Amino acid sequence: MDSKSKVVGIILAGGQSKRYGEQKAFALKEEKYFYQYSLHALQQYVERIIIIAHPTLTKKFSSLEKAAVIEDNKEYQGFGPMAGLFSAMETEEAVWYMVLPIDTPFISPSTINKLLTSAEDGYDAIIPHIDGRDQPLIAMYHQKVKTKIRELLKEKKLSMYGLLQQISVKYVEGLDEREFININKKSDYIKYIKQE
Ligand SMILES: Nc1nc2c(ncn2[C@@H]2O[C@H](COP(=O)(O)OP(=O)(O)OP(=O)(O)O)[C@@H](O)[C@H]2O)c(=O)[nH]1
Repeated sequence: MDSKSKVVGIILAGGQSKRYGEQKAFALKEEKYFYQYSLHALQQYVERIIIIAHPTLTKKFSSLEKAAVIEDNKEYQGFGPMAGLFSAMETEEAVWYMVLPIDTPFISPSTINKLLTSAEDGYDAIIPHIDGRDQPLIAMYHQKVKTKIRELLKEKKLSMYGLLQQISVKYVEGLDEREFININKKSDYIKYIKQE
């Protein structure tokens, strides 16, 4: 990646947290909200951060330096993470977008830095491959992917894995798998966070 390339951070917070039972963005780990871990991991590496919030949460995100809070493009509300990615790309132009969800509170700035340094022109996305699985929500996307995403949203093909099959992906291996732990249910919270 050209060191002058503008990188915008995207925090996906537009989900319903149905399995968790309450909004995961405001679940606590060591007195910090989950979404704050995503902010912290991104902050030093990006020019600006866009939080794409669920409409019930927009006001709850306090005014944050460097971060703007938006909602999914109305046309695609309820369409899942890809709609969030698209809405952020429409809001702020950049060369690369670094995406994070709000439910991976173990993610560290150094992993974000490893992804950044893996970015290469010629690829559409930089995707971690952890323990045999792709991680499309802790990943980088080039601006040129926006057209493909718009096309998929219009066709209601909403799978991020489906997107990866249609673009040129550089996979990054060797990252710390513990940082990719994803809290979906209360039982995940008890297993990975409460016991700490
Ligand atoms: N902007 C946006 N983000 C979303 C949307 N759906 C999910 N996300 C985010 O994508 C990430 C991963 O989503 P999930 O793990 O499925 O979270 P969720 O949809 O809130 O959880 P469930 O309702 O239990 O499926 C989380 O950070 C969500 O907030 C959406 O429609 N728009």
